[in-house]
Amino acid sequence: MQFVLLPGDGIGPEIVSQARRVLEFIGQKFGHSFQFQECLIGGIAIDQTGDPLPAETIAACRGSQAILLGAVGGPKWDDPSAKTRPEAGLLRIRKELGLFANLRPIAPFKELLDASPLRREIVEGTDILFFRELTGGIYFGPSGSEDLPDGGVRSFSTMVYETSEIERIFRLAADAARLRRKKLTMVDKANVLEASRLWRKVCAKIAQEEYSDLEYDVVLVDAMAMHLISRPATFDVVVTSNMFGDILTDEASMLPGSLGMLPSASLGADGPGLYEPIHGSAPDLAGKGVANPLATILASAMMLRHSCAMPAEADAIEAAVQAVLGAGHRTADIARQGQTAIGTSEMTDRVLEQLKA
Ligand SMILES: NC(=O)c1ccc[n+]([C@@H]2O[C@H](COP(=O)([O-])OP(=O)(O)OC[C@H]3O[C@@H](n4cnc5c(N)ncnc54)[C@H](O)[C@@H]3O)[C@@H](O)[C@H]2O)c1
Ligand SMILES: CC(C)[C@H](C(=O)O)[C@@H](O)C(=O)O
Ligand SMILES: [Mg+2]
Repeated sequence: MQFVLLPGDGIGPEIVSQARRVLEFIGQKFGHSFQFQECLIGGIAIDQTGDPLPAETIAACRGSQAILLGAVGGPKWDDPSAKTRPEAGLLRIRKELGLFANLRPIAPFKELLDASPLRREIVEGTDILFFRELTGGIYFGPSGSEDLPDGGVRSFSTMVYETSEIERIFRLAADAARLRRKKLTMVDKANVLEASRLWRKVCAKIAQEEYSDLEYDVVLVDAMAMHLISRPATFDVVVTSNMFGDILTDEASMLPGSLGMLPSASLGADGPGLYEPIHGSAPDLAGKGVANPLATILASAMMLRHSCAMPAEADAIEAAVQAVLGAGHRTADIARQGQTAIGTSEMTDRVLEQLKA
């Protein structure tokens, strides 16, 4: 079974190499032959080839079982007048592989409730599955800039959605809700945005005609930002557009206490899935050996579950992470007063020890 690894930039290589150690161990333990091919994406790809998503990378991804990505981007490539950016490589791989559904589970381990800045009784029992639309919306609509006669500039990015793009992500989310606690929340900004009004119309129709067994409700995104940290345990499946999902899930990382805890899966109708932590390249931590590798390790578990039909292997990784947290091991981002922080590779050592036990 062939996996493509896309370490990328910043802490990307540090965390992907740790997830690889876990995958290699799982392969041995369960008798699978896992092969890994590392390819370029992001800033490092710009530096080496001039392109944030070289043709060889996309070809290798297409031929793989699944893809594990670290992160792209960093201050080195932040010049606003540069021809391209690392992030363009990530957007292109999502689009070219048709990965329209980004699943972001927010289910803080009970062993980690002390790491959240929120009160324990607020976080306790939270188990949300976000479905973020990933290949449309304001990220991909018409955009541009033009010089104005007054010497200024006009720039625009446009939120565009078509019925079919909304239908497919909504049905996936609704199917998932049916297998969970049968609650589905759609988040939009229909009081202002025309594209959100289309979401509201399309989703209401499908909910009514095809999913009347679900408890369905709609929440405006600004209010959702508040509900998410005041009553997170009341949500089950949440479905929303590209940018709202991006922002709300970074906010939701304060439920487990750190971005370093949240994995994600990007899936299309067919072909390989792409798995990654939801966080970025954390330039402030890069090269220090202190980044939390657990989001990426948990993303590998999602990869085994969703792209390889290996639920036992995925369960084993998740149980090992849970046991490690239960034993009180913490990287700096999730360490609280009185807890000693361990580094990136030490955290992985602890996970491997659990898997071996
Ligand atoms: N999927 C991706 O590749 C992706 C996602 C988000 C941001 N980015 C890019 O990353 C760069 C940095 O962006 P940013 O600083 O806004 O977001 P970021 O997610 O990299 O970091 C935000 C904060 O979270 C912390 N953090 C992130 N991951 C962590 C981990 N594993 N362990 C401990 N702490 C962690 C960072 O130290 C920082 O304080 C930008 O270029 C951005 O475009 C890439
Ligand atoms: C880096 C950026 C393009 C990306 C996004 O906005 O989708 C990131 O924030 C994410 O959440 O994966
Ligand atoms: Mg993001």
